[in-house]
Amino acid sequence: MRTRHHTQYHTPRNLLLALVGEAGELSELFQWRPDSEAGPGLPGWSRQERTALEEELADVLLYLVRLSDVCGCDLGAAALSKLAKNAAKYPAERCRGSSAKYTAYGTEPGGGQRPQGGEGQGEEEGQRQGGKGQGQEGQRQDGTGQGQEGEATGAQ
Ligand SMILES: Nc1ccn([C@H]2C[C@H](O)[C@@H](COP(=O)(O)OP(=O)(O)OP(=O)(O)O)O2)c(=O)n1
Repeated sequence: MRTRHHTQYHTPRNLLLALVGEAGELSELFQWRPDSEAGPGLPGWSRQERTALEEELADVLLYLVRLSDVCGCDLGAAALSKLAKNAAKYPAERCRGSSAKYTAYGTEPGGGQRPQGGEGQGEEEGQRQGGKGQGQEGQRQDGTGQGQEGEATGAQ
């Protein structure tokens, strides 16, 4: 990288855009495929397609690591910290088998200040958020704030 004098272009913004671009290239490998080829193990993918996948995954990883580096983040520490947070937000005994957002369990950071609601209300929320469309929307909305918090932690 240094020998290619590429570091001069490696600003946080450029690296973020490069990362998103490579994530797009990764997505293209899955785009329009039938469901039968989109499951674990990637049934039906050729050797050549698997190699292309590995290359795109590597590109995403390399830009992510580089972005983290130029931002002064300790990505390894941030990932470990996030794993610990995830474990607290998603206690296995409560969320096993469910894809509901953590807000459905009242385990959000800060001691669960958000009211869980009365009997049945929490369940209703969990069902809504665990549902396909609404659950994804919930993840986008809540994930934004949470992601920022995670990054701030990682940068310490
Ligand atoms: N200024 C640059 C240019 C490239 N790379 C590295 C990081 C990626 O791993 C890879 C990306 O190279 P390309 O932009 O050529 O993208 P692809 O490898 O995906 O090629 P293509 O877009 O033809 O599929 O090279 C880099 O660190 N800094």
